[in-house]
Amino acid sequence: MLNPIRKFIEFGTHNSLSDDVNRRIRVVNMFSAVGMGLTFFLGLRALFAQDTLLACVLLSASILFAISHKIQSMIGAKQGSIISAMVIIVCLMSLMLILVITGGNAGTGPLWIFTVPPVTMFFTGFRRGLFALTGFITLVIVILFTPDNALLATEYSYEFKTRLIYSFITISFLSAFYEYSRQRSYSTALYLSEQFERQARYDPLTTILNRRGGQQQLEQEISRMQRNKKPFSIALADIDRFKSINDTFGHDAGDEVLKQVAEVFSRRLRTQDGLSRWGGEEFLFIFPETNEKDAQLVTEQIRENLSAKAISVDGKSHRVTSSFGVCEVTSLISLTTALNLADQALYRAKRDGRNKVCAASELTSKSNL
Ligand SMILES: Nc1nc2c(ncn2[C@@H]2O[C@H](COP(=O)(O)OP(=O)(O)OP(=O)(O)O)[C@@H](O)[C@H]2O)c(=O)[nH]1
Repeated sequence: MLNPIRKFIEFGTHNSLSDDVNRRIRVVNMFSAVGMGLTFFLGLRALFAQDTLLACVLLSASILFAISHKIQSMIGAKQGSIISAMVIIVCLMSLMLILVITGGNAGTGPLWIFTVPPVTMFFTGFRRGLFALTGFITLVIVILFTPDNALLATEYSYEFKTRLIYSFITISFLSAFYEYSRQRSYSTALYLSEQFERQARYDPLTTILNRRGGQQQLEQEISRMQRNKKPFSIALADIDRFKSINDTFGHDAGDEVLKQVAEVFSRRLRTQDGLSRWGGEEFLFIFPETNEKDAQLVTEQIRENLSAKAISVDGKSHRVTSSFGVCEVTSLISLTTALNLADQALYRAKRDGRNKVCAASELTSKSNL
């Protein structure tokens, strides 16, 4: 029993859509279901009571509510949910105006207009909602207060009309205030979650990606490689004798060196390349759609750039170098193996005297010497 209801409410929602769009789709679905059911029931009642005009209006509204649900599947969820919401609002407002004009059942029709402010605010947002509600209440005032009740098919007392308007304006303000607060809280929550997400992926010192960010980038690169069947390369870099910089000039100077090294490393990269701080003074490069030979060439240039640059900290100039281990990642080896090979190549570059680039393919050839 619950499953069809859930299916109806979830109809059109999708993981790829934002939470806000999915929520609007659910509310459109829920509202069209409630609107459809209620107007259908009231329409049948009016039909049995032989109030043909009211029955026609209510049953037509019921059909329009049903259509608003279908629009989402016909046009596509995102655009469709907006159009469905518009259909619901126009339908709701028209129905309410007719109920105000005719009086509905025993003159109680106008009481339904209180459903208009929350629905309009939710579907159209704060600004458009205020605009739409102002238009609606203006029409209601014109209908109720046209001299000699010229636009009314029923009679209301003056007190009833004025109280109806006052209470409608009160409910409209409350709904507008609620919608405004909701939108503010939503944007604050969104901003904070983006900030947290950023903090979780970026290294505050160097401002490049941290290990977590680098790992995510690697996973994306693996999926791209599986799609387009082109290998990519990675390079691990480790600053040479970094401990002595810390020991001689202090930890803050070491931090400044790390920042400037990250800057030098980023400068040579193409937009599609990746750079992350893999560990303390260790960096990971990702070169998409690049074989080991080309990655080695780029890494060689990066190595030269760093060794040629004087890194200045507190007025003192430091010559900083780094060693690199490069490895090509293909679908034939796992990422762990590739990282391991890059690490071994880096170790070899260190052993060979530092300030060097060593490729994983050289490991076996060299060890055979
Ligand atoms: N200032 C600073 N130092 C760090 C940071 N992270 C790691 N380190 C230091 O980096 C140094 C790394 O030293 P080692 O791994 O011994 O290697 P090394 O001195 O660079 O020598 P080789 O790698 O063999 O060339 C350690 O002293 C760490 O304390 C950091 O965020 N800031």
